[in-house]
Amino acid sequence: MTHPSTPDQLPDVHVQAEVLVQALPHMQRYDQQVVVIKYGGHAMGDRAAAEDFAEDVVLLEQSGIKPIVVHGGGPQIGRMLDKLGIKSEFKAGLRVTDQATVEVVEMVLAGSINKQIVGWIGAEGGKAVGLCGKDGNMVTARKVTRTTVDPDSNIEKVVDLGFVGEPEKVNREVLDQVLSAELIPVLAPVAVGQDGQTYNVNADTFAGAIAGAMMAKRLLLLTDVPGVLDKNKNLIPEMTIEDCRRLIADGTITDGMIPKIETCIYALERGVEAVVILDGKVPHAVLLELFTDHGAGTLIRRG
Ligand SMILES: Nc1ncnc2c1ncn2[C@@H]1O[C@H](COP(=O)(O)OP(=O)(O)O)[C@@H](O)[C@H]1O
Ligand SMILES: CC(=O)N[C@@H](CCC(=O)OP(=O)(O)O)C(=O)O
Repeated sequence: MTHPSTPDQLPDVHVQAEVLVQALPHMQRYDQQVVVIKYGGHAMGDRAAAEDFAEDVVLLEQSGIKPIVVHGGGPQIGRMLDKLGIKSEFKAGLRVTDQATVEVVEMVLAGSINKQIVGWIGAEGGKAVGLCGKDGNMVTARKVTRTTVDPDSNIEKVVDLGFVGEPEKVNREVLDQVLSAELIPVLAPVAVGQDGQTYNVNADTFAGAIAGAMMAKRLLLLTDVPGVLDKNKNLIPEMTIEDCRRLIADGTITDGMIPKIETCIYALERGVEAVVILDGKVPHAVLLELFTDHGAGTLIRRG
């Protein structure tokens, strides 16, 4: 399969009989395979877009695929912190998270957004179970440590991000049980430390850890850009791990795309067959990616 599409080349897909006929050979390729879909906060559009997304997830499950949804909610957390008058800042792409912030993060991610997505899937006829990494000790985390080097003195300084965690261990038993009961797991990127502390985990990183532990066939990262763009802002349809490292080093890939690409490398090195970064605002982005010859976004493979 080639992966050459730009969004304007993509067909207008509605879930209709002829689309399903076209999709059949692709469905067989993914039969009984785990596909992890990261639904980013920026990709979550209006109610109609959410319905399209939920419809796609239900169709995957009904066609024999085992979808796992990991959602973000960065913009939604930001809005709630603003409402509550809590100041928030990002360092190295991660939200500095004190005790008050971690409580809001958990409330927004594991509370509102998680249950909203479960509700959307339910409304499309699917059966979803909303969990976070704390449930059943599914994802344990350790505190993230980051350092910066002072350019004048060349002295390394530790950046304290508070309760920001990185996945330490994924207990896949919990997910296996949910999947074998033919339920769709919807996961919020909140994890638990050895001491019971709640940790805020970047949703891309969380999705990569889940995809790696589940040896997923595909990890789809749904965001608000068509995929990885080159210096001229053209979509790069396919990349290898080596290309990823080169484009970070030469400054083509920056900001929020860096944790995404690091997630891709992590997941590919743990056995995930391919990762796709794509625009979640395109109607039926997930179906277009998995069930058509055109593909969408940037497909990343080991080499
Ligand atoms: N080479 C690149 N190609 C595409 N996007 C890039 C690139 N470099 C940096 N970005 C930025 O990364 C952003 C996506 O990351 P982020 O905002 O964290 O997404 P999300 O909220 O979906 O996780 C894009 O909106 C874009 O501003
Ligand atoms: C540590 C850290 O930064 N956590 C993120 C978790 C949510 C997230 O990653 O959501 P998106 O995918 O929508 O960006 C945050 O607090 O915003």
